[in-house]
Amino acid sequence: MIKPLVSIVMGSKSDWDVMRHVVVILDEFHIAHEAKVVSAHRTPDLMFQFAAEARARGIRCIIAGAGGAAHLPGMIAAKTTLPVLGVPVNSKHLQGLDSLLSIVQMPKGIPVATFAIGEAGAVNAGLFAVEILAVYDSELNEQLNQYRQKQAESVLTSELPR
Ligand SMILES: Nc1c(C(=O)O)ncn1[C@@H]1O[C@H](COP(=O)(O)O)[C@@H](O)[C@H]1O
Repeated sequence: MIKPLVSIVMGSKSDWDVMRHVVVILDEFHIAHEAKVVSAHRTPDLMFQFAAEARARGIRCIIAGAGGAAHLPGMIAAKTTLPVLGVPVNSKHLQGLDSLLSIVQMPKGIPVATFAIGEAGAVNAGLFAVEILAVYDSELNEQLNQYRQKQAESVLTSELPR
């Protein structure tokens, strides 16, 4: 089996509807990845073990999505020096503002790169992971340039309804 380079974790299965957008991006760039549910407060021992062992398993960066009191990305970041990319998942009562603030407001010393709430954040976290991997990979960088080119073309050829 191919070893995953990017690990996608989420606090609950209910986050999948947002986090599946990360998978779409990584598939598009043919990046080996894994996706699993790990929770800082529901499965703290598993979360510790996962974060502590990720680097030795060959993981290059971790994308962590969570909603509400979203301490998962910060807690994972506390146990690894791999880059942690946090995706705030939309929450039932505060529309993800609670998730965003929980992830973005890390006190100094342990960084978490924080993305937008919901699908856009998941897509951008996936693209950012590709960018991390492309720093020393010119072929992957070329794929990123093509992705942007396609995006620009779809804007330039878009027609508004009359
Ligand atoms: N924020 C966290 C963490 C964590 O930070 O460890 N674990 C679960 N959750 C979040 O709880 C929300 C509701 O979960 P359920 O739908 O399972 O009740 C999810 O958005 C999840 O990310």
